[in-house]
Amino acid sequence: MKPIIEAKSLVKRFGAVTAANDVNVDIMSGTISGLIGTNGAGKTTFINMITGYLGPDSGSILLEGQEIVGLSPRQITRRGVARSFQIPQLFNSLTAIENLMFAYSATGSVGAKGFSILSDDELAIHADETLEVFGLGAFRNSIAGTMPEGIRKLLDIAIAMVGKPKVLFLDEPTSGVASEEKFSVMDRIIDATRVAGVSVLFVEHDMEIVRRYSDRVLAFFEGRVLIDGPPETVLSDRQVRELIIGEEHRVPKEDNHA
Ligand SMILES: Nc1ncnc2c1ncn2[C@@H]1O[C@H](COP(=O)(O)OP(=O)(O)OP(=O)(O)O)[C@@H](O)[C@H]1O
Repeated sequence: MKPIIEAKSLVKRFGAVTAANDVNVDIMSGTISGLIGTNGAGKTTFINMITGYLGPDSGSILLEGQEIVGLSPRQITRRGVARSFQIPQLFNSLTAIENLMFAYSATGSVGAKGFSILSDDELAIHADETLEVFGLGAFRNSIAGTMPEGIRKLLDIAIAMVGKPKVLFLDEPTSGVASEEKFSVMDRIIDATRVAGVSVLFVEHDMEIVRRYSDRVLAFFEGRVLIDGPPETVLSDRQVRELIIGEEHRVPKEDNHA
């Protein structure tokens, strides 16, 4: 399996705070990685550096072997890196299909004057296909601002997929989603991205979600990668439990039947 992203020796300081302190991470092609860490551990800074929103002070980021440090977010998006934010970035007064049609018109083929060369009918065909992939057909004509949060998250991620990315970064895909909906929302996201062969890295504080959907988990603490490995290894690691999950590591007391 080849790495799609290779982040090497990334350092980022904000004044006295070191938000990335020699971060080395490979993201393997076609895998789902969960990124965990306490508040301020450097998760968003890491994603911001890979997506071009922040430049590292030093270090290198390779996308399929090509350096992307110094490129703008737009250039990095064009090379196949997409992201969704914790708060969905939707046009709240437009319907689900209109939001997707707009995304297709902005991302798809454009003519000499920079406008979409697809007709409204063609845009609607693409948008309807994407709604189906994400199980959003029933919300086709719903106004985005009135939809439940789980549906808004799905629509936002569906829009991030419009440009056919190779890697997708998701910031807390289940935050704000009702607990009874969180698994169905994640099932949809993971099914859609696996079918498309997209590598995913998602930031998540819900350890049930992390355990269930990650092929591999990265644990950040104070700007460093504390541990990186399979979910069962990382989530049962003593330091991860103490420092990140917030449970004290208790050695079970021996039963004394005497
Ligand atoms: N633009 C900035 N200016 C100054 N300090 C910043 C900036 N961005 C991040 N930081 C600091 O860098 C550290 C890492 O922040 P970051 O947002 O990457 O953490 P995080 O793991 O994403 O946290 P959270 O889970 O709360 O989103 C924090 O101490 C934060 O205050």
